[in-house]
Amino acid sequence: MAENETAPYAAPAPARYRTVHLQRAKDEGRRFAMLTAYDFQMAQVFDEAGLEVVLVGDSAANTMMGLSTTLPMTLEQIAVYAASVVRGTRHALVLSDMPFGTYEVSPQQATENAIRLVKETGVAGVKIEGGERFAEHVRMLTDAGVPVMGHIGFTPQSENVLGGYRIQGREEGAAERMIREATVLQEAGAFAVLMEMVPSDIARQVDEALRVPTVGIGAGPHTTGQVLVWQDMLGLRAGKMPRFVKRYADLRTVVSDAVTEYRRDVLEGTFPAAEHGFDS
Ligand SMILES: Nc1nc(=O)c2c([nH]1)NC[C@@H]1CN(c3ccc(C(=O)N[C@@H](CCC(=O)O)C(=O)O)cc3)CN21
Ligand SMILES: CC(C)C(=O)C(=O)O
Ligand SMILES: [Mg+2]
Repeated sequence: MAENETAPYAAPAPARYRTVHLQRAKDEGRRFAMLTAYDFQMAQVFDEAGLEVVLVGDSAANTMMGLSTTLPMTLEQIAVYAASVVRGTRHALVLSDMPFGTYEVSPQQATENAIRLVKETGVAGVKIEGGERFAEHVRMLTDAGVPVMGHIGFTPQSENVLGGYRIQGREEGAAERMIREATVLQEAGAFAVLMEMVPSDIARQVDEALRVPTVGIGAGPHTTGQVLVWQDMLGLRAGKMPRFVKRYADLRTVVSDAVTEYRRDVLEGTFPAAEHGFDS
């Protein structure tokens, strides 16, 4: 598609996406796309591709640090990733996850740490895992000037309570509970609510019940926005992928083949060639 030519479902890109643009998308029946990013250059690529929202996810614990859960990630660690991503973007809205242990204890703890993230990294808002039990946190954060995205359904920071990585909302009355959790977040000031591994029909009901936009991952096609972890959707991650992932590229093979070729050239002496060197 030619530059400046926009798809019929897209709105003209603003100088910099803000939460109001996501609200406008929902109000006008448009969708938006979000990916995680953790570093300067990937963020730059996503931004230049027109991605509306970049999330500095605590999934960095898995994808960048090789940890098996997100629980060990600290505020200082996510701040390094977040500052890098902000430096790589000009148009996207950049949000950061609040890591496990940086917000749960009190609205004050949440607000102090979120303000640190905003001041030290330049992110435009934060995401916290949990529903109505964090309503007061969301209220204080929003009042302090930090936009909050809620996150319900499967919340990986609570995996030890939830009993593993699994779909949420299969129990009796789950739809009503999910709608209540999301509505309480909205009324507390959340600008959006993310749903992870929620049955599609429940996610649709939640999106319809809310005024604010929803974002899905493993939540079906009826949310306002969609998010994936970039290493999953670009095929960099090894091993079995969650059901909700669609692979748009095979970067693992692309990189592996290039490194194999580079190594062979070096070992055979065909790289570096004359043109890669300098004359005296
Ligand atoms: N690389 C990566 N991708 C993610 O999507 C992701 C992270 N890391 N880290 C943080 C959370 C954890 N998430 C995950 C991780 C694994 C499953 C998973 O294994 N799902 C299986 C089982 C589902 C079930 O049994 O109900 C699936 O097939 O979807 C789901 C969500 C999503 N987030
Ligand atoms: C999977 C998304 C929603 C997330 O929270 C993360 O990447 O940490
Ligand atoms: Mg996360």
